[in-house]
Amino acid sequence: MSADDRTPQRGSDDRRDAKGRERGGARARGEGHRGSLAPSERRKGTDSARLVAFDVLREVADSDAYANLVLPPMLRSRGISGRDAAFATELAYGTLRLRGRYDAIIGECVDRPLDKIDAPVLDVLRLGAHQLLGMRVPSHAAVSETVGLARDRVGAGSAQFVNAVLRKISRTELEEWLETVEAAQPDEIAKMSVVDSHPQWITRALRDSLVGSGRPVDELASLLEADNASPRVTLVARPGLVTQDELGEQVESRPGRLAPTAVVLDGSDPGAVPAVRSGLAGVQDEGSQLVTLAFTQAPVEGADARWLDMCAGPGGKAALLAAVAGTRGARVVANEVQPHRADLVDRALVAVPADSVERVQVWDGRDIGEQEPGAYDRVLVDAPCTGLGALRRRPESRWRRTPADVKVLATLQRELLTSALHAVREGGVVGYVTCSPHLAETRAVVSDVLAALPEGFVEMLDARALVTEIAGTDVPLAERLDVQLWPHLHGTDAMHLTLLRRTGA
Ligand SMILES: C[S@@+](CC[C@H](N)C(=O)[O-])C[C@H]1O[C@@H](n2cnc3c(N)ncnc32)[C@H](O)[C@@H]1O
Repeated sequence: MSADDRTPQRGSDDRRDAKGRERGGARARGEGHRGSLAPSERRKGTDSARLVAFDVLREVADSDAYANLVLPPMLRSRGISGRDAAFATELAYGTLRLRGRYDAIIGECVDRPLDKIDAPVLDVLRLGAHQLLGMRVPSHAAVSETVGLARDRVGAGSAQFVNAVLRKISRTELEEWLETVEAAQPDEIAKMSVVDSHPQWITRALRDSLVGSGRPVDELASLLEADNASPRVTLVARPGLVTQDELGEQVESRPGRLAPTAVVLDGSDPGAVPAVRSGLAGVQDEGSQLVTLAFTQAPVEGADARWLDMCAGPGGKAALLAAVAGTRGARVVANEVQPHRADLVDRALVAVPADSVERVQVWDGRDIGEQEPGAYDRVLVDAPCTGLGALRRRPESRWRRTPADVKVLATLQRELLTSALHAVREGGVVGYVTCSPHLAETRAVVSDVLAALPEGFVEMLDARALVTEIAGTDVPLAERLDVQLWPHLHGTDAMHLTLLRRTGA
């Protein structure tokens, strides 16, 4: 029997036994407790990694928490590290991402609607389903450990129910389950949504965006799959502060494929990289780096000294902008409407040259066009958006977002872009960026804003040519002036970039 046959594919290590259980850890910490079970049924405490994953799911459900914000401190405070931390992370994030798929499968195994199952019990079932169908934890370990988790966290009565459902799930392979739940759906979008675990409205929106940006519709399945894979952590080597090569030497990594500033980690902890700790580098998606660099290279007419980052929090792009500005004698005003996010911008700017930052300010970006008309040579609008282009990074967000969000955000986006086009001077450039490919947040915003402005006020620049030039390679992009990146195609978040030059007074 190979190691892979015996142990979970991911998250296993020499402290996990043949059942995929942690050896001794939970017991040593006194977690878990015995109930009034027969000695043969008594367990010795639930695996701490599974407890963490369950607690993260509950925080996400009960407190609207973000999994990527609650998990790391929970791991730290419980002293879980290394492969146990990796196991807990994959279990929590994978379960959250694939919730739609697992709910459909669980639905086939129970005799009541899922909303009649207590929410914590349903979360236990989802965790069990992910171990069985998504992590290759051996069935007996996945079932017995998850039943133990149920006993610890939701009570012995529910544990029996969990046991029965998980045993049912474990008798069938994933492929067969997917055929079953797919067959129960009425149309193609519903089928793809259940198999690749997206809400139907998002699947539909992604299909429309793909087709709208010149990609074939049959790429949709690959895009949905890419949303379900954990992305590698990418660092940005901030120009003038550290080079891509210098950063690469500090950590097991490879250079990014598209942005000359990007370094892709092999799995190491970014917090342990010296340049990240000192602020010379940061964690940033490669697509974010690419669109920010393209914005800084867009040709302005005349002076190029004063740049505005209108929506700067938490400061990833502001730090990259300020680093580039430092190499060109320009200065950045970093604006953010939320004071606590402006504090994060301050922190992100810790290592950039002091004279490349004019100030960090807390203003509503919608007012800047009127308050400071024509005051900037470049304005970046990295607009608040649904984040549908970064679903792989935010495991729970697809279940939280609603179509109503799109409407509200698109109105705000139009107002921010309009303000930016008034804040930039004639001959200056505005970059409109979203980490959503939704057409209502990208092209529709730009066309509505342009339609409301006097003719000749703005011209669209060739963002595609700039992105291709910066990447130094043929980037697959639609033959359009704006740019839409895709996780399945470029390995980046689905960032959108439109570049506009103000041509009218
Ligand atoms: C997509 S995030 C920006 C990310 C940031 N540029 C970075 O790279 O780290 C959008 C930001 O816009 C801010 N925001 C929302 N409404 C705003 C407004 N009316 N004026 C200025 N900022 C706003 C949000 O608080 C959020 O921090």
